Amino acid sequence: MEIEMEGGDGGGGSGGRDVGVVAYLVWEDLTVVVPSFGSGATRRVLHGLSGYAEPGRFMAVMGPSGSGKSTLLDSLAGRLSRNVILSGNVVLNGKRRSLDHGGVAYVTQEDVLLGTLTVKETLTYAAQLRLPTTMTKQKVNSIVEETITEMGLEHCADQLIGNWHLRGISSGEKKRLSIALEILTQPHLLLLDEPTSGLDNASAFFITQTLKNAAFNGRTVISSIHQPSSEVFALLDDLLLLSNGETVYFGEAKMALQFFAEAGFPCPSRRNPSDHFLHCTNSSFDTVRSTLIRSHRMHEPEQLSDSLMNLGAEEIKATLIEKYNCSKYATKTRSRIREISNTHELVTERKGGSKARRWVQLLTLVRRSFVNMSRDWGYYRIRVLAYILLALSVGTVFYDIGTTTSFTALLARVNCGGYVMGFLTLLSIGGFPSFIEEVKVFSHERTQGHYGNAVFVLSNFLSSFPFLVGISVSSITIIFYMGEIGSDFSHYAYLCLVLFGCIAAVESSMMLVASLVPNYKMGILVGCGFIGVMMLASGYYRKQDDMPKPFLRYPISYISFMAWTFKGLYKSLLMGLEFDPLIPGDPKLKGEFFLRTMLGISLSHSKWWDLAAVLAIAISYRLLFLAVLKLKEQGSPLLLTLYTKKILQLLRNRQKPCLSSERHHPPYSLSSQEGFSSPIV
Ligand SMILES: Nc1ncnc2c1ncn2[C@@H]1O[C@H](COP(=O)(O)OP(=O)(O)OP(=O)(O)O)[C@@H](O)[C@H]1O
Repeated sequence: MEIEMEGGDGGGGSGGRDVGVVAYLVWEDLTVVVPSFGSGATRRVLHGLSGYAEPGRFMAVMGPSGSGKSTLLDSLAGRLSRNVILSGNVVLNGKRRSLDHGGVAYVTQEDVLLGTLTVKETLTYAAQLRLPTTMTKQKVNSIVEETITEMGLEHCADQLIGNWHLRGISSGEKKRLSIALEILTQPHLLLLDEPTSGLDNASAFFITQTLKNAAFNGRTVISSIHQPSSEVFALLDDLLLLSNGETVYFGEAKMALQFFAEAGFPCPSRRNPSDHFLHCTNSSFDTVRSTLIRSHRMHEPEQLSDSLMNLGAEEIKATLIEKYNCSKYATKTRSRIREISNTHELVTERKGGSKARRWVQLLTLVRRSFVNMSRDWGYYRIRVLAYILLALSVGTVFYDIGTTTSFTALLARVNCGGYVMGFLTLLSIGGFPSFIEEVKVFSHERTQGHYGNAVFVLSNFLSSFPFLVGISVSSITIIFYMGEIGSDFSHYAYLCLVLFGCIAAVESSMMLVASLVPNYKMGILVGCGFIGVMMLASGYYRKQDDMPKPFLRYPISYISFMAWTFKGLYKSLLMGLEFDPLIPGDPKLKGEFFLRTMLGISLSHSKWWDLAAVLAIAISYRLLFLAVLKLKEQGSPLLLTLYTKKILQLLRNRQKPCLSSERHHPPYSLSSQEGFSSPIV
């Protein structure tokens, strides 16, 4: 439903040009607590913040480092980490709601982008993933072009973004691209966490100007900004100034100077206002006070107030908070919050989610992932090269093993099989960092509501398919012909398929690990540990029947893709062959006999069943990966409920003041002074 924007001045409305769906956002009594299970104290990060944001206005959240800017934005966007408890209300267009999963466009501090794509490709894929499928190709392209122009990215549109080994666009351009990705679908509410940090003044000014334009076009824009220059400060419409999670000032940015002067801390006229505000609100350092005094003495000694001369840094902050709470600015804020909450019972269109059909999303993701893989020198091209070089080395070492029938040729076949199964499979762990990158991009896009878990899992498998086929076929072809280990096609096809299945299973398990671990270093460790256990249970190092029964034999040897690969591979390499005996004169050694007695492989089923088991395990791991993604998403509200109950119980037992609960995170609540009550879930 389309809603006409209201006019009005000051905090009241839009000066924008576009008329469409708008966002009136109100937050009331927002409190965030970091509970402690140990001896440390429970910490409040946000102290009952209230405020509002309106269409057509650009609000900056400022404050010293650690004052709670990111926490406030995360609370508004429904993205708080799970170890904290949130209370209070977030009301969008008169309706209390959680804004997570597609409800809001949120530009995070970190730019989550695929470094192998160009700026234009990144935006085009994002547009295809999110814009309605019914939109024509020309329309999609024109939206992409407009967004590129709006964000001033024309000059680098065809440049690669860049990654660890590839110098790409600058950090300012990356930030602009991250913003461009969010404004592509014309969101009515845009949140940004420090979009200007780490940028030079000119880039910061450009980005702020762009955000100001975005607000002017009718959007509601809230952004945390660390220390803006005077020019950037002049662009702000509204300002929320925080100190240690408390509101020092909320209102029109241009009135902030007046408030500070009225409170007894006037800003010298030649000073950057944001520097002055940050010095006054930084309670951590007493040197702040002396800095302020020095600055006053230098510029405007007549304005040196008694408050500044006599108060410590902590007292300056406390005075400001007290003065703000009793000021006309706070009264105006409270009445405007009431007004917006009561009068804007508006329908909100969830702009953040995708309007593209699933099959279009699937095709787009497969294409994007394939392009990413094929261009990624680090993890894919080098991997192909490594597979070919290793296959050539194996072929050289085991050259012509198939042409002789000596006992040593039998042992050479066994070793060759072990090498193919172990090292060629393990090599696919090299792709792990890129799996982590993909999962990271997916998690980011998922929280924006771009596409579903199943679409991602399927697209990831489909896009890696040609690559996996390529490396298995090329490796086996080289080894097969150099070693002359067979002459019929079905034997060759079998070896290709079993290596493909085994590598696919490793990749599936790596994706599973990537979804469970917080970073890639831990992922490599867990991944290597997992593959190590799979190899141990394969039966290559010790016969399966002789392995310790609990764990390695049951159940690991059954879910180990290596164990099934081992059986299938050796059946294929040895069955139907005869070798010279170890002691001359003894009967010929049959491959089947060696398989049964020396390798402990049962011949009760054919090698094709072993292959089927490897492929089934590879698919099962993918399904498990999907289940983990779904569980993480859907199980977390339940876990959070239990978590909150436990924490509230703990805090109640400790008899510490200040927690009562109405709802939990997202619907948790803590409130003021009277002690605790159970969460209403
Ligand atoms: N999930 C969490 N667990 C523990 N502490 C947290 C958590 N989230 C925030 N905090 C704490 O809350 C305080 C405010 O953090 P926040 O990141 O919101 O500050 P900030 O104003 O954005 O800082 P900066 O400008 O340096 O990014 C910090 O002391 C931080 O350690």
